[in-house]
Amino acid sequence: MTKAALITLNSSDDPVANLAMTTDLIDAAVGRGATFVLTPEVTNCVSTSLAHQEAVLCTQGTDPTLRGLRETAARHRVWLLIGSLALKTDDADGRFANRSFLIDPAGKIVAKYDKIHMFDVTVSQSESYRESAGYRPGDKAVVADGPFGRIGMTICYDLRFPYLYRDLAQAGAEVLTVPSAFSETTGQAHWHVLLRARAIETGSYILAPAQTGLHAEAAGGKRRTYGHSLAVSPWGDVMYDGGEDVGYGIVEIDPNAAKDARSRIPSLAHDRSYEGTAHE
Ligand SMILES: O=C(O)CNC(=O)[C@H](CS)NC(=O)CCC(=O)C(=O)O
Repeated sequence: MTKAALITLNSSDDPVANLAMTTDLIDAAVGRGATFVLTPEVTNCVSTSLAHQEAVLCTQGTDPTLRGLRETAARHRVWLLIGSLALKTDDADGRFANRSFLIDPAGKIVAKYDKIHMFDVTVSQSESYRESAGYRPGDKAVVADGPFGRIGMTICYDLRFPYLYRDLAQAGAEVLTVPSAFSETTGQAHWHVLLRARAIETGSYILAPAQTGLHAEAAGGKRRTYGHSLAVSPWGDVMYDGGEDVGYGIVEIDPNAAKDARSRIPSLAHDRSYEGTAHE
């Protein structure tokens, strides 16, 4: 059994403060026996201002949050999934990357994943998002091996694209990570059911550490996220729901649970080809 800790954050637009808070929560979770710790999407900075992000974000090679969290993983000798960091890139259009990292107990980066699906959505007249204005999308699905089995890496809005999860599971992933900063509105309507569906249809653990609450910004915060960091078993049971508070929760990952679920319902191996509507 691996003890995995899901951390719920209320990141502000100040990366220094966010790193301090995240490190404290990792220390506490490891003190309770966690050997795999997961943080939410944009752990380092939640901001609605491109100018502010331009001023405070760094590249992967110089980012202090990445450096600090790698040191923390190595100090405790634990695995760490940094849900994502907002990072500068050398793209000509100046867009950032929304990048998740898997860090091993030596502090080494063993895998990284750039969020593929951008949240360009008008939820209502008063609430819209244009993620692709600030971030450039990734174009590669990523699986990576940890001591607890193979991990499929995704981020937030990816959750709405079930074939990505199917592809990751069919590539051998038994733990699918969905670090998020889900909107409060859409979270209330869709979060639990989508996460449980992805777990059930892939026979995989879903680990979804989330941002929560009203996010403070120097210029006046207005963004609200849903919270409810969630762990779901491969059979679809909710193992942990972090509610709305900042903190962490620990779940035990059974290395046989995905195989058990898949042998009871082998739908992952029952794809049939048909004409007309297949993706790609
Ligand atoms: O903006 C950043 O700094 C980082 N990116 C995010 O937080 C993104 C874009 S606003 N949020 C989501 O994908 C929420 C998806 C969601 O809420 C849904 O699918 O309903």
